[in-house]
Amino acid sequence: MLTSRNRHRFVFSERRTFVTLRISVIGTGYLGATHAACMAELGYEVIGVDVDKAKLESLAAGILPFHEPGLPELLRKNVASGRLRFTDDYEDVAANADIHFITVGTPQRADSQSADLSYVDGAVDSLLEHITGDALIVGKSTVPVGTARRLSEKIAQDAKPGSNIAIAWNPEFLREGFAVKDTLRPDRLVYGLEDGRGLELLREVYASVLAQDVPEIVTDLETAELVKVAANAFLATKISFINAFAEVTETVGGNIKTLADAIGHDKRIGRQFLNAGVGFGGGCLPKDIRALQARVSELGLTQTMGFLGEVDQINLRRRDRVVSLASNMLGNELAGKHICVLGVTFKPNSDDVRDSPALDIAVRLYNAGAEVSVYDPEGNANAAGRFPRLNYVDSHQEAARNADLTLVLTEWQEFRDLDPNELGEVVASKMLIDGRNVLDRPAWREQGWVMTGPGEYFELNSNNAATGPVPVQQ
Ligand SMILES: NC(=O)C1=CN([C@@H]2O[C@H](COP(=O)(O)OP(=O)(O)OC[C@H]3O[C@@H](n4cnc5c(N)ncnc54)[C@H](O)[C@@H]3O)[C@@H](O)[C@H]2O)C=CC1
Ligand SMILES: O=C(O)[C@H]1O[C@H](OP(=O)(O)OP(=O)(O)OC[C@H]2O[C@@H](n3ccc(=O)[nH]c3=O)[C@H](O)[C@@H]2O)[C@H](O)[C@@H](O)[C@@H]1O
Repeated sequence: MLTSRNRHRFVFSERRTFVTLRISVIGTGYLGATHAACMAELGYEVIGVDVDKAKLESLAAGILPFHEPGLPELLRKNVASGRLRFTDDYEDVAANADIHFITVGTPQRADSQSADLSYVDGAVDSLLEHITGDALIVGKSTVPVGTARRLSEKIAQDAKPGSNIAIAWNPEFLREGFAVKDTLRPDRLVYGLEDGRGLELLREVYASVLAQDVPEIVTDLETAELVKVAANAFLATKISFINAFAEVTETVGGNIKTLADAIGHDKRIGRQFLNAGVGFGGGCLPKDIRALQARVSELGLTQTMGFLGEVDQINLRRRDRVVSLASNMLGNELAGKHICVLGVTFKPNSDDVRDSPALDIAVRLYNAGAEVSVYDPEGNANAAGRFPRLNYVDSHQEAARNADLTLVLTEWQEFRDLDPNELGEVVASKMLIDGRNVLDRPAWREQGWVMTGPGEYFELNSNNAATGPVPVQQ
């Protein structure tokens, strides 16, 4: 019988000999750990690869080093079954996997808006050093258009003699907080191919996903790369679009949620991603719209994506607005004031604080002299890792104790369920900014809270009324 070590594999030919697909997933962060566990769940032999030894040790012990609902169970189960293992040894990876998914980071470079592709290049270089037979490299990381074509040239130049390596791009659209569901039942699968090689293998990998009537889009490398950044740019634009209207209603009065509901009923527009708030953050939307502008400018189209600069600016102004509202509510003096910050992650159901509007606002209030107490159900440790000087506490009650002002900046269910009476008993002053528009304002105002949120006209003296915002009389 053939063992996984001694059988020779002809990945692209009809002489294929293997029984089970052997997959590596390179980069075991939010995307890669999810993809690796889900691939193992589909029944394949999977190797998770990283350069971070602490992360590898944790994953190998079945302990997920970040928060993602449903993923710990999948990780434990598949590690225990032996289908999923982890290593930093590329020789092992090249010898024991035929399909290599690249899921390393592509963060914004420190010196520009462009994506840092050094991790992608590093991973491909390491593979090329060791692959001696047939292999398929499948990019999943979000990259500037043209990257896959460049990598293909690198492969042609640097691959070992006798190897036969194809490249494909298979962008990922999962959302943090829904990563497992989005992987096992995505809205669509997109594969960009160079010359058709790899299509059969990708179809085999995703056979049980495709069986659920998931649309499959087979295209070229450039289109696949662009689909991903176009999707994120569209989502970011939708959020900034509603936040631009929030700026208008904050000035003239009006109700931003009603406006969003009303336009959202139009099926061509849709209600999703029209929630005004403190804006978008995270490891993807902000850096992806910047990298897209940078790449398109590099291609000579210096004006084409200019609107994304506006999208970015509108988004960043949401944070300014909360900081100035907070100052305004506290008598234009933040120094020495006690501010309770509820929520520090960029969105609920995640512990990710990358480019988090909530953390940014908390830090800016601290830098202006306020004492800031922070509570997040999952994000405290990551936030403290980036900015240790805030006062991180273990419950919303503790964060709110003696607070002069309370801010809800991430819409965790725990904060949606806050009781205005209970919170009113611990704070020093019943003042609140609902940065995500999730609290029932009339009910809170009835309990004596002075509060406001995105899209609301707010004047400190008039807003004490339980009737809500007072429109400006023109
Ligand atoms: N986080 C998300 O929800 C999604 C992320 N993406 C894209 O996926 C990519 C990865 O994102 P995240 O998982 O969030 O990043 P991450 O920063 O959580 O994980 C990246 C991992 O790659 C590892 N790594 C770096 N160089 C390596 C190398 N040479 N060999 C092996 N491992 C290496 C790092 O140590 C790290 O563990 C990015 O391009 C991102 O835009 C796409 C869709 C969803
Ligand atoms: O490329 C990626 O990494 C991923 O980026 C986003 O997913 P994610 O960053 O997990 O989070 P989203 O749910 O898109 O939220 C992004 C940000 O927008 C904010 N948002 C979202 C919706 C909305 O109506 N208003 C709003 O302010 C959220 O609070 C959050 O800060 C995309 O939704 C995924 O499809 C994509 O795969």
